[in-house]
Amino acid sequence: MNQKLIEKAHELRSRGFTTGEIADELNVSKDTARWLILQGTDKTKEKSEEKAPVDFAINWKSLGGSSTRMSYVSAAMADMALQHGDVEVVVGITVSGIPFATMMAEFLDADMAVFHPIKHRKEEDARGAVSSNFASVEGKRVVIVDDVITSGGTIGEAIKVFRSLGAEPLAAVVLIDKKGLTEVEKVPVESLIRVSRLG
Ligand SMILES: O=P(O)(O)OC[C@H]1O[C@H](OP(=O)(O)OP(=O)(O)O)[C@H](O)[C@@H]1O
Repeated sequence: MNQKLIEKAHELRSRGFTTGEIADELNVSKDTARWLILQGTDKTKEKSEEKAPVDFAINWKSLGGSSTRMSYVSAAMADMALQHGDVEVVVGITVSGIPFATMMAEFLDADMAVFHPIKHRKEEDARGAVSSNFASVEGKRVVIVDDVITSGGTIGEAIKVFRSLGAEPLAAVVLIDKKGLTEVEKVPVESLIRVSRLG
């Protein structure tokens, strides 16, 4: 598995991806992306002496490739969101949070919004932004939805932007929380799968 990830990281690097972009693409931490790049491919056989960081590569394609499975899982995520009160807007974080948010909004009879985090924006002085093609969040009780938490940075950024817009983030709901968080910026985090380190 590591070898496949190493090859993929090298392929992305050769296509000009930065370490941060490789980390995002493979759903691993930046430290892991850096480590993968330091490893030789099968062809070069080089190996870095550095030990692999503790991390988990997440692949949820068996779910993402099927709207039926996505719908079942989104229903479960909507049920978790319900514990935190009456949701007015479900906000999906681009890209992978959007299909979950779309289906959850239907289950919750709520509006749907889309958040572009700062790392997806081009201008250097840009900040995270809510897409104007979907519902607005001003003054609304919102639930934030994403596929994976790696560091929690993206969810934290979204919470700050929504609060600055006068929204009330009730909870963040994700498929997999690799950090084992219970809250970010005092907003409860719900995940279908929470990864916790032993020891
Ligand atoms: O907890 P964090 O360290 O902030 O990382 C998690 C974020 O990284 C991934 O986004 P990515 O930019 O790869 O977009 P994607 O949804 O297109 O995969 C993922 O979908 C989360 O939004």
